[in-house]
Amino acid sequence: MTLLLLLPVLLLGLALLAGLLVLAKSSVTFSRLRKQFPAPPFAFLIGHVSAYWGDEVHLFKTMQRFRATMGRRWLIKMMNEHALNLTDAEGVEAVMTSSKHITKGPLYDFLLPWLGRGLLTNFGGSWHHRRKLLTPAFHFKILDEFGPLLAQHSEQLVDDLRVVASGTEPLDVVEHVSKITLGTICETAMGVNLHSCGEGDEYFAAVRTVGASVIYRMMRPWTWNDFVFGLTPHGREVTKCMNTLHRFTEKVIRERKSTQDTKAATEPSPGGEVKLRKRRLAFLDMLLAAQKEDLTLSDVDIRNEVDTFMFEGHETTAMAICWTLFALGNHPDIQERVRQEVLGAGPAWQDIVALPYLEQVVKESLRLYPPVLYISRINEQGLDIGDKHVESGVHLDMIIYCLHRDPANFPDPERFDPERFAPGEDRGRHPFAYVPFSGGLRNCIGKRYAMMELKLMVAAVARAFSWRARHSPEEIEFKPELVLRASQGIQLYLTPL
Ligand code: HEM
Repeated sequence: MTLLLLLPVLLLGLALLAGLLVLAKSSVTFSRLRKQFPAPPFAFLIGHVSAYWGDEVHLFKTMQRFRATMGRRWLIKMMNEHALNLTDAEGVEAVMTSSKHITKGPLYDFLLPWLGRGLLTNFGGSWHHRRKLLTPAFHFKILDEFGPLLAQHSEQLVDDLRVVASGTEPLDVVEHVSKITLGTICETAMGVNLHSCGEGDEYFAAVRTVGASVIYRMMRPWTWNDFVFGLTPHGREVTKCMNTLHRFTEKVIRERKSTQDTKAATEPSPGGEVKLRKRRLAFLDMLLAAQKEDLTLSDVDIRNEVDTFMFEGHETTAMAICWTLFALGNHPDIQERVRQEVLGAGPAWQDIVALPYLEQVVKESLRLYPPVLYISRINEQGLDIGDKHVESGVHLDMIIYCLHRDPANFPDPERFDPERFAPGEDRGRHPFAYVPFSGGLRNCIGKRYAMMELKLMVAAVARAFSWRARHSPEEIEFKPELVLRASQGIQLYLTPL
């Protein structure tokens, strides 16, 4: 009996001892790493957990403080996990140009219950295969077909804003823009009308909750285990949201299946690859067609890809549009120049997409406010950066936000200046100094789609409104979730023209 009582205590003691040994060993490794790279002050065993602990705004400020005090590269220790934070172009280049470091960091694992092994979180041969399959879905000929739809949605955005805009009351535009970009990705890549799928509002709320939970968990090691997190009230809420997200995408897939006949568009080829007979297929049609040829592509695989592209395809572009409107709302002269360029352009969507100054403005906005502010890789085989060697096991975290504000490549980096992207102005700039869409093998598959959408949306707003931002850049509190947000939202005083 006494033994029975003692056993759980003994097991718990052993587990604690094992945990402490792991942490102690990790501290020794970390001391070795610190001979190569600096690290901000940290607590024994737990490392920087206590420095980051707080909300997202605190996390962001801590990251900025580390950049200001540590230089361009510094080490972080979260319990027994070690990461090298890179904010310099040479370091980022070393990671992005490597074909060995393409597996995403452990933070992405929090997304697995939602996105599974969709393209964003996939790795190895499966990723290669999927990327090859999906790349043609964003071929420029497909994008040509999307152009009129995107232009139509940009007019929809203007109509929606007209209903709620008043030059005297500030309006947070984030939700309005996000609804439009969700609608565009549904209609273009998925071939489905958002309204026919209902639940759009629930989908938004769920994406926000799940997005915020990733950062929440990152800062709280006791939530890292999925099972343990799932037992907490917050974890249960996140699971509920993920079910909502899956319900929505399953509905999108059902809807599309019911309205198309993929068989007619495909023919088997000797290599087993899907060849498209009549025309190139958009994203979801291509997946459904591929499923007929490749029995290893399961319904869950398709849902994972749809979840990935629905999320990546609408949140990032929505914030990019909002941040561009924010920047223009703080620079009336630049806003007016964009408006004049847009008003002088031809009527076709291609005319807008080709506008040079609009492109400079969008690029500069993506520099100062990169929607994806941070990306991470697993360092499985060791990495040389110049004369330094980063041993395997140390994660490689690239902070795009800081990289884009490096004065070595962007003098007076806080200043919004579209001239930085005027022809010839990038001469001498490091090729990896500016990577809003990442770079190398795992760059953004939707880059061209995103740029088209961004330009068309900003141009439509510039044609219909003049606006100023409620907050100055100095007043903004950055709030990193899965995308870069502001805790105040993006509030604009919009005056119809
Ligand atoms: C302004 C808008 C966008 C920005 C700033 C952006 C940025 C990025 C970045 C930085 C990555 C690399 C992520 C990482 O390494 O973890 C990425 C990957 C990805 N993006 Fe985008 N993106 C945008 C729009 C889009 C759109 C419109 C789509 C889909 C239509 C899309 C789909 C993806 C996918 C699927 C990946 C993963 C690619 C892979 O790992 O092979 N993105 N994006």
